[in-house]
Amino acid sequence: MSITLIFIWILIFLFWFVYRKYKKNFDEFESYGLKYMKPWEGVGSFFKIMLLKITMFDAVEDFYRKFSGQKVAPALSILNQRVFLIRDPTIIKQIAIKDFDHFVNHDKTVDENLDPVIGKNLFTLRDESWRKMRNSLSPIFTSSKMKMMFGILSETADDFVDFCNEKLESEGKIEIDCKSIFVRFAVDGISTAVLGFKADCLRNEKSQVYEMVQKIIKPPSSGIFKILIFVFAKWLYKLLKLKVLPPDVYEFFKAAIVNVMKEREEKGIFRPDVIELLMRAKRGQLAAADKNNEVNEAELSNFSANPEYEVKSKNSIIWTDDHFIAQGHLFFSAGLATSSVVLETVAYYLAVNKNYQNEIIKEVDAVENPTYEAIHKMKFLDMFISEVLRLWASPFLNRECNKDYKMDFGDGIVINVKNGDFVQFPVWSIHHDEKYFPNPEVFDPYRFSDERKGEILNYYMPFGIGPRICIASRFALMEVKVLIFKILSKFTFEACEKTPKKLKAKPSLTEFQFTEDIIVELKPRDGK
Ligand code: HEM
Repeated sequence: MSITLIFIWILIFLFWFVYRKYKKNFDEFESYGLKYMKPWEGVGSFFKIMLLKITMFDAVEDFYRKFSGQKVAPALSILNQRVFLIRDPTIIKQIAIKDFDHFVNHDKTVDENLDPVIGKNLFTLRDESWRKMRNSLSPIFTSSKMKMMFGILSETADDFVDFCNEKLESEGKIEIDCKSIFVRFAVDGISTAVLGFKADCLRNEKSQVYEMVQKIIKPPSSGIFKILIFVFAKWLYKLLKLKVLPPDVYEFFKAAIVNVMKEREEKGIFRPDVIELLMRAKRGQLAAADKNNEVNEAELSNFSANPEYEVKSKNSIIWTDDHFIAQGHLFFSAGLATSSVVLETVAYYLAVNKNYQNEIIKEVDAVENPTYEAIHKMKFLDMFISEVLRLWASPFLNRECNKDYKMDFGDGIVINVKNGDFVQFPVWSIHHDEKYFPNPEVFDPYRFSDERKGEILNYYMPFGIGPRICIASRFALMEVKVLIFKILSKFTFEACEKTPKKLKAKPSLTEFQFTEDIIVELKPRDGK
């Protein structure tokens, strides 16, 4: 037999062996009587995303619409990974909340063995390690701690208003590129609240914090390449000893958190920020309740803020420097782009909806003393932000099954979800589905009015769902509300020639972007 023939036989055998593995899954999906997505269909979308032809929103929406008759749409990736797109909000709730013990983890991104820092952050941590960390960090984000941090965020918002006044004086008008200016505000906000120092990025784009942040939110193409190697060839990632976090970013967070903690401990310095709370967490002295700062949440309008889930863990965490660096880095990577995009879109919808803006201004003017409570009692502001979060939520959320699970539709179909399978929740598509939100493309904050909001909580998940929900939703909402309050106390948002007529997401491999920059004008209010 010639070498060529042997080679052909080996190839045929390999092909048959691999095909059998795929076929087993096809047969199983068919046995449920469900249509499913074949691996090559997924490859098509993957390449379109990589070639910047479509956005992740488009890809998930196509998948969602294609299987409109089904509660669950199974799919098989090119690597034979089983994925279940859960189209039905009731099943999503069942999986993410009631049966959470089977779906504790986000998908396999970076684990602790591959990258000791990124692998230790709350988002990537898994199983018991995640429980311990979530348990430790949750008290940082309760409303009493938010109230403690309100003062420093409020000062950052005042500084933003001063900056606008300076711009008005020097340039005669305030035309803002919302993306750039709100990213800088969010960096200032997070660095004051988390790291305890003023980064002053509004005025100084060369600030060290801003430079670090650019590396975090806009990873260079080498970073994207590393992530691809990680996803498709972990062995190569290990062999090349790659690290997701660049060394200078690591050193920056080490100096800003670990060294600062040591200094504060030695000198007995107190500042009402996250570093202080992390120090208390390390000492095991971080109580969820805080007698001096109690807040009656029931009196506040905070529709999107997460409910608190009790996450139990057997042991408490033994903190290392890398644990602190990982969380510090995560607060920036998870918190900046998200809250700045919300601010950007809030500014846009205010500028193009003057009637709604006037309603919020009436609420602003009725507040005599802008405390944490007063700002969180502004009902219409809360409804307005909730609607922005509905329209621009993330395309989907992921969970990985960590314990075999029987997904029961209640109509005779029971799907076997196996350890290692993924489930996906198509948040954006549900938020834009006529079935759950009538006239979904219409910007209508009144969906969230007391009379109408009844059912919405069942379909609405801008901050995720279940115990793995965004830990910092209260922080993010406070940041957005306090800035909008301060701006509207002095200025109005006005659409100008450069303001886009419609918002559309732009295909991108890194940060979220709109096809057109959102430019609006801030005009001083009469007599303010
Ligand atoms: C409006 C702004 C924000 C939005 C829309 C948002 C949204 C989300 C979503 C959708 C998730 C995944 C939840 C899930 O899987 O169910 C998440 C997780 C997370 N977010 Fe946010 N987020 C925002 C701001 C922030 C900020 C400011 C921080 C930190 C300061 C933060 C820290 C985190 C962390 C640590 C997780 C991981 C939680 C875990 O796995 O236990 N987020 N966020």
